[in-house]
Amino acid sequence: MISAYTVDQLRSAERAALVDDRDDAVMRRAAYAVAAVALRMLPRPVPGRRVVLLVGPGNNGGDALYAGAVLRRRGADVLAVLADPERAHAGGLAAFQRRGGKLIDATDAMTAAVSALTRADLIIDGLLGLGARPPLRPTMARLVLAANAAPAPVLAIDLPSGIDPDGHRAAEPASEGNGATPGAEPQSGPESEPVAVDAASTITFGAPSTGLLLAPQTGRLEIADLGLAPDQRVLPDAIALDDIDVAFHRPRLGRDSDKYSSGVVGIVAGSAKYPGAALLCVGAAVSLRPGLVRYAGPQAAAVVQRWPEVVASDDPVDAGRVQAWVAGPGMGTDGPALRRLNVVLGADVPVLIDADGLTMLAHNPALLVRRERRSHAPVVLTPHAGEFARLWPELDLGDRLTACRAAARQSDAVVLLKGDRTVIAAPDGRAAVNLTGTPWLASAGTGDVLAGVIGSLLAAGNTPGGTLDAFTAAVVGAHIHGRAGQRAAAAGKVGAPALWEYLSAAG
Ligand SMILES: NC(=O)C1=CN([C@@H]2O[C@H](COP(=O)(O)OP(=O)(O)OC[C@H]3O[C@@H](n4cnc5c(N)ncnc54)[C@H](O)[C@@H]3O)[C@@H](O)[C@H]2O)[C@@H](O)CC1
Ligand SMILES: [K+]
Repeated sequence: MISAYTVDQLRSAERAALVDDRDDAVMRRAAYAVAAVALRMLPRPVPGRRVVLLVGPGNNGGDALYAGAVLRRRGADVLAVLADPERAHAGGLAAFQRRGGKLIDATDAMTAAVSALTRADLIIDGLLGLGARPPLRPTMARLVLAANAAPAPVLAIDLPSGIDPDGHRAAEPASEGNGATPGAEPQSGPESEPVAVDAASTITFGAPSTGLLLAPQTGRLEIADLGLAPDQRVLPDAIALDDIDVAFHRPRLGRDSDKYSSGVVGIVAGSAKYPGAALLCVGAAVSLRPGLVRYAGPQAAAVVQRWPEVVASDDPVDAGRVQAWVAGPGMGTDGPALRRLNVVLGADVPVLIDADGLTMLAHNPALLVRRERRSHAPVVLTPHAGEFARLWPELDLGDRLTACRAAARQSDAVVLLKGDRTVIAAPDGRAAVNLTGTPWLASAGTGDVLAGVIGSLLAAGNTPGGTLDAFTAAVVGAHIHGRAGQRAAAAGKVGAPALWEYLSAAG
């Protein structure tokens, strides 16, 4: 599990480590870690390879300069581009120059800097770290545009310059694709997006800041443990799971398993207009291998034809016992749909509401309030941005994690906000960022699959031996779904049903 912290939390942990940091000892250790990753990224042989350092005014630039000195010792041809020469880190600069590193002042030699970036084998981004206050000022923004347009991969130190370390504001990756010319004055004005380094890898120290998890610009995340992480009494701002955590959380069959010990999930999905949603959601639930899937809705015949093992009825009232409900995908919003939703919300088991179910909740906020009076079992809401805005119009989606947290608190539900980086928040303040996924998943029906996956996990968590709470079920489900999407995309598959076969193995 990766624990991410706010800048304030990281700064206070670092303060303790830096009290007695004579001779930049901590910074030198950080620089060695940077150089080790850089050496892995450079083509062989290393001597003569061109490395360009982008050096900002703070300690992040210091890290880059010390790392540059190490790379010089390995024979690389290293050039430091200083974005703010008067404020470049003195100790780092001296060490770098002692090793024969070359310097360019970007404030008066931008053309030379851009041309060096274009010819580089590796670019190291030491413009800004934890002290970043985006958006970037013009000199840095120009360098970032040029670095992103260059063929070389970028290794970002601590974070990709241009992102908000706390993740409160999003930055678009800057590239030629957004109409900007490398080296030219970045456009300003309301339409221009804040620019940020688009890193192939980011190496951070101790623990990442939350913004690093949220930003797609981070690329591959490396964490060097320099003894700088906050201690275990400090609650992380957000977490992210990896494949090993998720494998650990996956429900397992025991020798004495029966259907109720493996989880029985009920699904209300699909309608005459959207029959496919029923199949997609049920198929996903079945793929997670719960004890039993019950279907309750107008597509009962089609569902049983495809999965004879599913027990189907027309209405949740007649469905029999379940340990969690999913309601919403393609179920419609008419009178019968509203009645089915009401039945599900009245059940004293965990309930996941998605899609049309969320639309009905937005129109009838009293439904959730009534649910609170009828059951203490958790509710999971899985909106995309449009549904989120209809449910909580007052919350600012420019700051997705904060908005998601506020929504979870207000509605006393686990809220999973879908997106390029899906975020999940619990009413008690826990939050997670999902790091799996692919643009392949931005297609019709994949949300129905996600609902079925999380529904199965909720049911497993509600068994006598179940250990998955609703928040963890949502985080694990998002991870499995994203990983399945990556595998389906890599296999060249098309369409949401392709996810089924990858769900049982994913993550
Ligand atoms: N504190 C520690 O324990 C360690 C810190 N290290 C490095 O030190 C970094 C933090 O150093 P600093 O506190 O000096 O912070 P930065 O290196 O992020 O520099 C902050 C300075 O950049 C300027 N700046 C901020 N936003 C800007 C913008 N949008 N455009 C242009 N200029 C801007 C401001 O003048 C600010 O003072 C970490 O990210 C990490 O890379 C490492 O050396 C490891 C040890
Ligand atoms: K950086």
